[in-house]
Amino acid sequence: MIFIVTGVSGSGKTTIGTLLSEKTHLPFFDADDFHPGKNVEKMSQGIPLSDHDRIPWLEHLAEKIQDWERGGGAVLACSALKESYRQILQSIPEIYWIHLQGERLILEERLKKRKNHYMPPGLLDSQLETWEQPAYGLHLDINNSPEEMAKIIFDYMHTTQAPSHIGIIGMGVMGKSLALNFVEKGIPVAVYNRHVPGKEEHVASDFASSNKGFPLLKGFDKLDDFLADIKSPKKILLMIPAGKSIDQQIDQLLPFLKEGDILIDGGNSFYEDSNKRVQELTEKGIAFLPMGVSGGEEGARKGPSLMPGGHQKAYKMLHPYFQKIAAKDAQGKACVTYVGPDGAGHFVKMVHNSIEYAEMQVIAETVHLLRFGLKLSPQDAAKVLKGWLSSGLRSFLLEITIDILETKENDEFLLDLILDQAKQKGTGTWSISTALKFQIPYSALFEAVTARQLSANKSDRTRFAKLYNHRFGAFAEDKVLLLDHLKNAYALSRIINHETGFHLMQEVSKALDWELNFSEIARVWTNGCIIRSSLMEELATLFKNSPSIIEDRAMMGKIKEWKPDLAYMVGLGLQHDFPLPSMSAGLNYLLGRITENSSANLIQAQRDYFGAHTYIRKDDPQELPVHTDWLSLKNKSRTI
Ligand SMILES: NC(=O)C1=CN([C@@H]2O[C@H](COP(=O)(O)OP(=O)(O)OC[C@H]3O[C@@H](n4cnc5c(N)ncnc54)[C@H](OP(=O)(O)O)[C@@H]3O)[C@@H](O)[C@H]2O)C=CC1
Ligand SMILES: O=C(CO)[C@H](O)[C@H](O)COP(=O)(O)O
Repeated sequence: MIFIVTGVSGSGKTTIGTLLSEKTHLPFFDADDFHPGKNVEKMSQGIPLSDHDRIPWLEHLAEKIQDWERGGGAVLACSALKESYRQILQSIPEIYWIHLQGERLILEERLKKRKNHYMPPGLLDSQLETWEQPAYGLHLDINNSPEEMAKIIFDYMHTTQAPSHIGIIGMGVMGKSLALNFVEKGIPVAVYNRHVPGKEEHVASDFASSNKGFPLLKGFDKLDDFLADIKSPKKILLMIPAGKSIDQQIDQLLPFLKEGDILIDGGNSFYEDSNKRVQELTEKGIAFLPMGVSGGEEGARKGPSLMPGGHQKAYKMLHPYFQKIAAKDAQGKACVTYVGPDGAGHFVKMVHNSIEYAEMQVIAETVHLLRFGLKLSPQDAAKVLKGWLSSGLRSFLLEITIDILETKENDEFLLDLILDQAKQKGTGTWSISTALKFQIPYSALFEAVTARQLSANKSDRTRFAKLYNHRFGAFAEDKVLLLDHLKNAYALSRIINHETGFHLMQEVSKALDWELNFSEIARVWTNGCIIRSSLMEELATLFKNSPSIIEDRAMMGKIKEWKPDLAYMVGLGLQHDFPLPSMSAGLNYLLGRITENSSANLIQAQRDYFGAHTYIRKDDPQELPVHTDWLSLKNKSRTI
């Protein structure tokens, strides 16, 4: 969206332009700042500029306008006195022309008060003579106050039906926050929510009316009005639950869409569903972008991590918008990258969530050990975690855990008032089924999902706890030493969780030919998302040089150093009746990955014994499957 505020010197272009820029959150530019030196010199000497002077400057501005439009828009203050000048500036189809007009006397008074400006008041007459009254745009009397003029401009925009650049369907937690994020970055957005009589009525229009401070936001209660407001090619972001609702919503939209329109599914859809949708919609000429979005409500509002995949050409069109709303990494680069074809964006988000599950579970196990093994109060446990935060273990999930441990309600810790039944929406389970499908070990992350399932049956747990007289045992060991072991155990569990998730992505990427870029994936996860951490920052660099976490030299050093701590804490915790599903599974996974001579030879022998499933001999260079008649060989062995 481009606004050009025109008018002669002293009409208040900068004041109105700056105010518009503040209200729309679009950047402000003053055309005078783009004059070449020779023009500035002429004007300072009181010599009026000729068309010969102005045309290259206007042509340069016209190119800039195209760049700004691609980047989401801008407000430009430019005298644009003649129609021919304005025609040069009209380098894109839609421009909001705001023409400021006032009496000569007022203009002269204003110019006299100006300091540090190279335009002497004597040039006013020449400007007024040159001014050609445009027959379009909004003409504003400069006698109005700037605030009044801004209001008139926004009313005008709504009545002239300025098209929105993006449409968002689903005004739940994420849809609302993303909509405000877009408009705050100067991108006009139309929002829509389904109508459920008596239950969900006027959700989108109420949301827009309750956010009057964002003039680029428009709410619609009818799907056709909403769609009519979005400029072509239409870019529509779905922020609704995964599954059937996505297919139903797409079916409702299809009759209104044209070839080249773009649909983005920003929810947590299963990537195999997204694979199919990309194919089906491509056949219909609609570009489909399955996009992982992470960061929760706050991330969506202030800067999420975005993982789009699917139609790459459509992604390129959306990149300037995504770049504006995404979180920024430590180098200031937006946390968004084109992940890969088909449902790759949703696949990567699914793995993100399974790492999220495991990270949450490991923290929960750690806090349990701190509180009931080491007998620390929630505040003291929080103090320990704060120390870890500042000594190399920074992570968003650890930060919020500290806040949770410090939160009281009427003298009671809120945490202790929360029922211990963890819910889940599906991404964890889908990760497990994917790992099983591709035969990739996923134990620590699998256990995080199982732990939530175990937690669900509170009544059984309560009964069985009584039957078994279960209680946590307190640790008798030295607290300082235990805290050291526990910190290292936690640090290693984190590494294992990430190794597991990235390993799955590496194997699936190979199998599906997706060519995922792991350094980029880690980079877009360094900010905005739930699993952002100092470790993720290390991984963004690590994957530039190492094929995997487990083979990286620096990581190997840490893994070797902290392995005894994890083994010690898991052993101690289990002996004292603490369930530690993710920590212990993580350790087992690690040991399984680094064991050369595993016990799997016995499994093969058993399979062959009872089912003639065959096995491969170590001493056969050709590795051919063989079967043994175990009983007859055993009987023969006896006689030897
Ligand atoms: N919350 C989070 O932290 C994150 C969520 N996500 C994902 O984003 C998506 C949206 O999540 P969130 O905003 O939290 O969910 P909410 O439950 O807050 O909102 C869901 C929205 O979808 C609408 N909706 C529900 N069913 C349908 C349907 N059948 N057809 C059309 N619209 C429907 C709801 O409308 P109504 O008000 O009428 O019910 C509501 O506007 C989900 O896929 C979620 O997994 C992704 C990242 C983080
Ligand atoms: O996608 C998210 C964050 O990135 C969701 O907030 C998170 O996955 C919640 O999932 P669940 O309800 O299964 O715990």
